[in-house]
Amino acid sequence: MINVKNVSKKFYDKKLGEFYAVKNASFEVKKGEIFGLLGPNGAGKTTLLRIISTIMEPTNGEAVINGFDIIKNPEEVKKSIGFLSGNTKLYKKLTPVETIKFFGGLYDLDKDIIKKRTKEILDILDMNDFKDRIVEKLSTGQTQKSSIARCMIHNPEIYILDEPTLGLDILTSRTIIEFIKRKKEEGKTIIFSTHYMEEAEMLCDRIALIHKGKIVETGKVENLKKKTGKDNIRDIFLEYIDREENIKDEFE
Ligand SMILES: Nc1ncnc2c1ncn2[C@@H]1O[C@H](COP(=O)(O)OP(=O)(O)OP(=O)(O)O)[C@@H](O)[C@H]1O
Repeated sequence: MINVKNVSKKFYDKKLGEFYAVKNASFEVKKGEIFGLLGPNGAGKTTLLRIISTIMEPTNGEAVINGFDIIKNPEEVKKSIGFLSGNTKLYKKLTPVETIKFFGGLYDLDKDIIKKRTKEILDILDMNDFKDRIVEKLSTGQTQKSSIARCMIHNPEIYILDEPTLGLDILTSRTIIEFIKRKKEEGKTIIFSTHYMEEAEMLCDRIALIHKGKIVETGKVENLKKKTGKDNIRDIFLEYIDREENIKDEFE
């Protein structure tokens, strides 16, 4: 369903010169799985999610999403995914309902389907209280729900969500977490990035730990607990980061 092979992305920075934001990342996500990408600030999560969403081209490597190659068939990939980007901008003067319908039009959906799905989306994301208020007057959580709503209208097979619950209160987070679980029940595939370790542990079938652009481990949280002897994901995470830093020290 998602197959990422040796993907790298090189950027240029005035101070650092050329550097890899993502280095040889490989992983698979099966249909119906929730896959979490965990890593500290600047680890490369957003870059990796942008590459598999075809927003950005990799420097090297390949990825196949829902059977479509990100380089050869980006349009088909785009139709297969709902991508929530960290810096999604909505039209300030539209209401959530108008926003959802507008994107439905972009996907060339039939009017009746747009109407039916809009109602479903407003219910799933608990948006009915503010559905007719213009976006510029919405709170952070309401805006985030509207951004998620926007990427659901074409009923994609795959959801790629960059920090979907970042900075949200527990009620709004809960709605979004319930939405992710519900999509899994419908057989959809979800990959999302987060800083919230407990959230990842609760939701994900498998996780990937990413540090300084490299995926340092992938697996079920249960298996990583056994492998490291740690009983929570926070300690597992720190264990892998420490290991990586030590390996580096040996070579420096
Ligand atoms: N367009 C760009 N040009 C140059 N450097 C970039 C660009 N985009 C990201 N970077 C750098 O690449 C690295 C990885 O960034 P990225 O946004 O992918 O990390 P992240 O894991 O999503 O971080 P966070 O959790 O803070 O959002 C960082 O060092 C960042 O400064």
